[in-house]
Amino acid sequence: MKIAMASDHAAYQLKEHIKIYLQKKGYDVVDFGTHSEESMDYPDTIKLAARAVARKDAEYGIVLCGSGIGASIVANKIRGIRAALCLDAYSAEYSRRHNDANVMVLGGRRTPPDEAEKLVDIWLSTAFEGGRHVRRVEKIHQIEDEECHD
Ligand SMILES: O=C(CO)[C@H](O)[C@H](O)[C@H](O)COP(=O)(O)O
Repeated sequence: MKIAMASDHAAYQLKEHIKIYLQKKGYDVVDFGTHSEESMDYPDTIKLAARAVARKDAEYGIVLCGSGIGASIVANKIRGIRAALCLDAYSAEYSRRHNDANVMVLGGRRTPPDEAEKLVDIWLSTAFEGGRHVRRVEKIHQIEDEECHD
């Protein structure tokens, strides 16, 4: 399975940690940067990973910034993306079960590496429930079309 990753400087260390963690588990990780702790602007890298998921070049994305908030905002600007900030196990599980999230967001200044590993494991191993949630996810993406025509 291919996973697109991106972060800013604030979450560079956690991105690297999770990247290696996933590679050891056999995932094919495509890293859209950043590649150091030098200060940079999170929209520049997060949009690249989110677009890779939207194009279906990667099945899922995992993107990170310091709080996880900016990365969430950026990823959710990309058509077709359902990005979820996962600060706890419940968010990790239900963003997959009910929202069919295709991008996971982590906060490099919020979640320590060992906890992030657990959240990633939950997120990647939880399936979308479907059923009534399909209709709701479809309505999310109808909004993208409505916005284009307003
Ligand atoms: O958390 C973030 C955006 O929501 C980013 O990681 C920024 O790093 C954060 O805004 C802090 O910026 P700084 O330049 O590292 O002080």
